[in-house]
Amino acid sequence: MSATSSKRRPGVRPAIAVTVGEPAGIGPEISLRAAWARRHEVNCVLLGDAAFLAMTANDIDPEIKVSALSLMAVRNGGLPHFGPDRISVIDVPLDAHVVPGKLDKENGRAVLATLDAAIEGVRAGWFEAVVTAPLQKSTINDAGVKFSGHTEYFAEKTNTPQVVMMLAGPQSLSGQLLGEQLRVALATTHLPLQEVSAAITPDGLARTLDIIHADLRDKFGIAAPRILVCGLNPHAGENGYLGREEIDTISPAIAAAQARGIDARGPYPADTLFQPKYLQAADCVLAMYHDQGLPVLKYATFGNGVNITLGLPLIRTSVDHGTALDLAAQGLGKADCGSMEQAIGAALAMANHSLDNKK
Ligand SMILES: NC(=O)C1=CN([C@@H]2O[C@H](COP(=O)(O)OP(=O)(O)OC[C@H]3O[C@@H](n4cnc5c(N)ncnc54)[C@H](O)[C@@H]3O)[C@@H](O)[C@H]2O)C=CC1
Ligand SMILES: NCC(=O)COP(=O)(O)O
Repeated sequence: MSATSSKRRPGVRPAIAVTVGEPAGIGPEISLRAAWARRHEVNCVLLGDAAFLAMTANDIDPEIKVSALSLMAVRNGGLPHFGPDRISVIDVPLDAHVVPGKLDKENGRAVLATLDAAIEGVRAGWFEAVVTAPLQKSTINDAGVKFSGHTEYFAEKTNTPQVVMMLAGPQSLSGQLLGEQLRVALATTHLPLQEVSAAITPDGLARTLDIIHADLRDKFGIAAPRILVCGLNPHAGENGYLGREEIDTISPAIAAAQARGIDARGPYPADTLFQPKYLQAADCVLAMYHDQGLPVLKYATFGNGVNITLGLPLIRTSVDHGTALDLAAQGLGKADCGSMEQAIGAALAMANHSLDNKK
């Protein structure tokens, strides 16, 4: 599978799959709003329940027109390319009526089916990238499918042994946007904290650094990415007095990456690394676990951040937030769709870089 296996036809907008996520959350609304906002530059094809999305679109703004496509028809005849006066929806029917803000495990498998259809569509060349709206991980598990996140699911479904979760967004200081991107990648993803140390291995870290280096170069156009690596322990282990992972695992992995020509440095104490003077000299910070890196990123960029899965044979981006059931329960018009718009923009930019690399 190639990240951009489809060739662009002149005058035809690039097509990107947007899975609408947990139906009781804000995913359907932000998918429709963001697809409509960016419709002149990109053909966002939504994957979800067509009747539900048509009704939601009409409630948001009767100007938003939705055209339902059957998955079978697209399989047989390819993806039709309409103009920007409507949003195409590939129908993946839900199993239960949606009550905003109220989770229903009956719909868990239909949510997963949208991810499968998106992956199928990239393989078939219908889409250049996939953007995922947030789903409720617990509901998929309640539906009987072991599931820890899109990141791990896309890795498994594309037979990719290792991927890297990276979130990115514009840096801000005291509410003012600074222009530079803050990128935070994670050495481990959705793991209970007590399993984190054992999951950080020299080989795993080596592959993580290789993936970050290759994807920042090939999909972001950064010729020689500079990666700063956090330690795991307070004060990066304080010379072994506060933990040995830095000495035994992280430092050797960084040294080996440097020997392969990768500009990786560290390990640095995570509590001091996230200062402008260090971040200015970095294209990406590698944090050791979810809650070491993401609170900083979200504090700095919430509402404008993008979640990107590196290392996949396809382009997948997502929002920097969850299903916001509290907002969905209050009705339409409460959620900010800025992150969804950014996720679509990032997917398009990555697809453009991948195409440029092939020329
Ligand atoms: N990519 C994905 O599919 C993700 C899914 N999740 C799922 O979301 C569920 C809920 O997670 P929470 O920790 O409650 O985080 P959350 O992001 O859903 O909500 C946290 C707070 O942020 C607010 N918020 C979130 N998105 C917003 C938006 N677009 N505009 C305005 N306010 C917004 C919510 O109202 C809430 O007050 C989790 O159970 C998890 O499974 C979480 C993160 C990513
Ligand atoms: N906190 C980020 C997150 O949970 C993203 O999960 P996913 O993109 O792997 O579903």
